[in-house]
Amino acid sequence: MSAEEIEAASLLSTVREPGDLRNLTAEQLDVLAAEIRDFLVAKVSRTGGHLGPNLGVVELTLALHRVFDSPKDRLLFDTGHQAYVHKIVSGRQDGFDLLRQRGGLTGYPSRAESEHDVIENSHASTALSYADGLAKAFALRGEPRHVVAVVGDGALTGGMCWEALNNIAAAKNPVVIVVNDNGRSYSPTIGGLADHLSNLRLNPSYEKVLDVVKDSLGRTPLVGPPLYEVLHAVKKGIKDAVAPQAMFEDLGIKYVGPVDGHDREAVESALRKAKNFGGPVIVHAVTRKGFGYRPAEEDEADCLHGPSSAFDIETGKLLAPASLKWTGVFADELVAIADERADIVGITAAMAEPTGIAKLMRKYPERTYDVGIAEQHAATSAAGLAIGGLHPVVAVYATFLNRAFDQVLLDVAMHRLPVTFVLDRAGVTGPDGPSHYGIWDMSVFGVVPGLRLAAPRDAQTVREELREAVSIEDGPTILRFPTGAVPADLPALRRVGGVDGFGGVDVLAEHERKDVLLVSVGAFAHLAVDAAARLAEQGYGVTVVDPRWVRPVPVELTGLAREHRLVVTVEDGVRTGGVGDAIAKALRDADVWVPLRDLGVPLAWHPHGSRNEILADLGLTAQDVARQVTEWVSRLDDQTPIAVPSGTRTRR
Ligand SMILES: Cc1ncc(C[n+]2csc(CCOP(=O)(O)OP(=O)(O)O)c2C)c(N)n1
Ligand SMILES: CC(=O)[C@@H](O)[C@H](O)COP(=O)(O)O
Ligand SMILES: [Mg+2]
Repeated sequence: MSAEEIEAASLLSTVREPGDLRNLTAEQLDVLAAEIRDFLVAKVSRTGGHLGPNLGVVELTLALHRVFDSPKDRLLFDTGHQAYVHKIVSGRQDGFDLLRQRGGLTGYPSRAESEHDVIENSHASTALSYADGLAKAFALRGEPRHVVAVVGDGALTGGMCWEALNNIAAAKNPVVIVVNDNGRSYSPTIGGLADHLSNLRLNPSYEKVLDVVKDSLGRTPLVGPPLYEVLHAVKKGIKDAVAPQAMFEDLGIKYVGPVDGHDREAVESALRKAKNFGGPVIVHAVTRKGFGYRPAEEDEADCLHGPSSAFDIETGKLLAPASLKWTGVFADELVAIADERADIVGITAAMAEPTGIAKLMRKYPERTYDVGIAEQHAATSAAGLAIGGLHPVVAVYATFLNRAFDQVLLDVAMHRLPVTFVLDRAGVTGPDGPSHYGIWDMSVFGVVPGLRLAAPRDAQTVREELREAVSIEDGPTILRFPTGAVPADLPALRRVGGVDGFGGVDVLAEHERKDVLLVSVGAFAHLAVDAAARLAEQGYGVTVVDPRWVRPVPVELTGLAREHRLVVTVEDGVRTGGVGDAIAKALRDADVWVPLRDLGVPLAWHPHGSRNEILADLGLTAQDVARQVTEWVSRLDDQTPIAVPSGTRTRR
């Protein structure tokens, strides 16, 4: 049989919707689980994607769809990175060839893809709040529908989960919370809660003992039930001592478990109990991240949490050759600075390896803190560290700092505290889709008084600007750089104040007539220099500058703008409130009446795809920028000059 025929003959190919699962026998479900794992490994090995988390929830997802009736019942997946199995059994198998590729299947739940998807997430710790609201809505509307939220032990370290639990308990609606406890976020989950959960995990035998006692006593009708109650109370005491599920029960939420999350029948039985309970219930399912695929199970770093691209099935190793990444440059320099300065400490929000903080953690474990998926806490805890005389470096993805705006604004900036936030994956990211784009930071944090923001363009400026950032003592700094491989160093021809200039022309030369001041932000410097070269070939005089620090706007830029007919900015962030807007305002404030056009990411929800594809779609390529600039300059040529204050506009 050919590979296609084998695929067609599989059980998996007969499952087109969740209802199909309910007709299968136990044996067939076991075969199906194995087929799903093979399918996941085969598909993700070609596209990249979230592998380990999905391998761990195969049985759990099958059980959920057999016990609950989606879409009438609503299944919510916290973070959403573990929803591939849910996608597979809800009619989307065919989409996996283009998983996370432009125009293909998304990597997270998507309402456009399926009626079985309820929320479009990817940021952690939100599902319980959605579940609380949804259950309240069903109750108010008199709709007898179940709400089930699957949340990882990692996501449970996020504060929103606890705010939600507090409310779910008070509302008493029948919300089923499935804690998918694999003991890991990327690396092992940290914190007091994680320790509690692992106590529960490591002591599963008491549940079995309880069942044996119940069974045998239940057969002696007269003495059985009362004696059972006594024994149950004793047992509960023991259980509370070793396993603080009391924490949940004290809140008013019933606790069921722990149950082996790979024993589908056991999970189904726990879920049925929870479904029939009629109030809020936690089902504690213990799973193994990467289960059933050896390279994932044995991957100490993160159980193949999310290979970024194609990998070898035998070894689990990426096929793409290794390259120097922005993250690596930052990580090395941070360690070098920490070697020199004992006051430097690092903070990660459950992403030590992906943000590079792991390197500091290995060398200086006592000076590095993993706070869990808790970016808000990370910011304010950093404020505390700074008040205590240290200089914290908080390394998070740009998209995740959005939720800590108030903490950065008031707890750090208003106190004028020296905290450096390092934003990895800033700008257009790509395959993870709209919620992972790091395009808001320059707008959102641009309104924080006293905050300085740097956007390095290459490895050398990452090092340089990181050092500048940690030397600032009277307020917070942000250093932001994009995802992927760092480009070749682009040395400046000249530096005026803090502003770097490049190009084939005599950049930053005073009083020389020029057409365009092209202000490039961060990693767009190569693009800008390339665009300027194209424009120079057409006879335009272009000055390319990299302000390096874009907030506040360097004063040198206003002086430079005066020497040009047009200012064009190009940035890897939303145009609204971005660097272009900020420079336009600075020019207005300085009475510099030179027109400014800003290029960047339009304010919209952008689809998933590769970074380069998305940048090309947005016209953020050297060719597009050059074409756009020629159009603008020729329009300037066509226009009758309007009256402007004398001395602020240069004539051709
Ligand atoms: C607010 C936020 N911060 C960080 C992340 C990055 N992130 C994605 S998955 C993950 C670990 C999640 O662990 P867990 O919830 O236990 O799920 P598992 O992968 O173990 O199934 C992290 C930190 C995120 N998605 N959202
Ligand atoms: C679910 C999540 O938030 C992360 O796993 C994210 O997908 C990682 O992105 P990178 O691949 O850019 O590290
Ligand atoms: Mg986990």
